[in-house]
Amino acid sequence: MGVVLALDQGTTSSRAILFDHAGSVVGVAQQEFEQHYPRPGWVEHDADEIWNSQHAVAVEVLAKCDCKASDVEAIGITNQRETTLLWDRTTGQPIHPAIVWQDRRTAGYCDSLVAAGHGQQVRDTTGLLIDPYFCATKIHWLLENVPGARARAERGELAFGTIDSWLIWKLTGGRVHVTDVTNASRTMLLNLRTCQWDESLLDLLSIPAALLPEIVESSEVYGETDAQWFGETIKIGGAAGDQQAALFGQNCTRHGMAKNTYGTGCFMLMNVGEQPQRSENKLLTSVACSAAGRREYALEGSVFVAGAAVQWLRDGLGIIESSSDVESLARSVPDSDGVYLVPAFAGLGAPHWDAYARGTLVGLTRGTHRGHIARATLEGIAFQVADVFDAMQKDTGMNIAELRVDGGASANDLLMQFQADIMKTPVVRPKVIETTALGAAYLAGLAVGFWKDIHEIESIWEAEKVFTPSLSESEVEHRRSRWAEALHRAQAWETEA
Ligand SMILES: Nc1ncnc2c1ncn2[C@@H]1O[C@H](COP(=O)(O)OP(=O)(O)O)[C@@H](O)[C@H]1O
Ligand SMILES: O=P(O)(O)OC[C@H](O)CO
Repeated sequence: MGVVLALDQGTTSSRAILFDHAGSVVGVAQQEFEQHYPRPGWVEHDADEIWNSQHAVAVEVLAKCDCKASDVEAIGITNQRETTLLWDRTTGQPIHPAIVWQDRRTAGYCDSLVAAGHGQQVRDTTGLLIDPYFCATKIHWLLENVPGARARAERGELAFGTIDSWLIWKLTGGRVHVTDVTNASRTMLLNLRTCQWDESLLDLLSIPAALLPEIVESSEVYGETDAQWFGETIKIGGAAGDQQAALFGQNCTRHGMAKNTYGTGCFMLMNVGEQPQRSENKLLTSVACSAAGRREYALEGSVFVAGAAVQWLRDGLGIIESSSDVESLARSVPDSDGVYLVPAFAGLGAPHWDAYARGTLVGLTRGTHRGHIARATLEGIAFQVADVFDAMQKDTGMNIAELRVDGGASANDLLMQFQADIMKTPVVRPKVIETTALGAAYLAGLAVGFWKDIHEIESIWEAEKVFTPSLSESEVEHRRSRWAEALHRAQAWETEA
């Protein structure tokens, strides 16, 4: 049996999924791992725990499906992006826990870079905003704060990697140190046009080039796994950041096609073709996956809190038992009765970028009950996504014909219908919503000829359900203007981020 093994290394869990030639899921194994919060605003992962859990689920899924290593045509890797690790090239030991993308410890350093006037240079070169979100200032922090790290880095003894690099390094027994170009485009060190490390940014941040991995394409064979991991060797044929992998897995391979992933947060990406379109509306520009031998770019809007707001209803308020209960509770009322929830629990991401905003619940009356709050929570997710969607249409001057959706909360029909209503655009949910892993599988499978070309995989994608807009124009306008008002109340609430 020929299969492709996708390793999906996410922020809270490691998953391994086997796909067959029809793009169907053959088996899944998943392990959660620990989140470390050593100080307010800091988030760390144990890199060895990431590797051990990822290796364990890969072994588990193969055993579950009765597959041998020789049945696996290739491994494709997809990962939480921006999470930053330095390790010793000789011993393979990390010199510090991985600093996770959500970590805000470099906010002060970022402010000083902005104050010194480097914002435009960073924007023009990398397509990103100066923010602790990206790797560059995290590397700088590690070099400044781990004793001896800078000298060791300058002597070429240390390696930097995002989680794709770390997994490839481990899988190949320390023989291959690479990163794929989509992950590289989230470091704030990549020149978007040349797709090479940018020397002027390395100088600006005092980062020695000797640390950096070689940049490779998302779909090519990087090496083989060490035989100790699966009994026999397996080719590693692809890697991509999870949001770019999802864009690819949704077959958004043509200019103007967009997807939104509803997980803990929301990430909307649009394929903008072969030019790195610059945003005038505070979106980010990154490299998209391409298996067609040309460079392609994506515009991205990241919303920090989406499904996490539903978890707050469950864990913080205790008004639902599991996340999926939110839909029936929200359906217990005909509308939110004027209640709006702005889930700015961690500030606001795109397109507002307000670190000082906080969660806000407005429009409460004596008649408000938990059904209205549940409904307002789902609507708050959809309104945030609609703001990003508008920014994307403004930036590109294009009408996005439909929004393809995936991720845990895309299972919620009420949310998807409201999303379509409020954006006045169809929302399309595919049959396979494991699109992140599927994208990684496609990239690896294409590299080894398991799938012939991009046209072959295009024929695999199938819609499961289309949500068609049905709210009247005037109602949409009314609701969006009330949302804008609620948003305004949530903004600039705190004085310290
Ligand atoms: N039926 C549902 N309605 C709304 N939210 C949901 C539903 N099912 C899951 N979620 C939310 O989706 C998120 C999990 O989705 P997932 O794609 O696994 O996220 P991640 O990859 O970020 O961990 C959780 O935040 C959860 O609250
Ligand atoms: O691991 P996820 O699915 O939460 O995605 C994290 C993103 O890649 C962060 O940019």
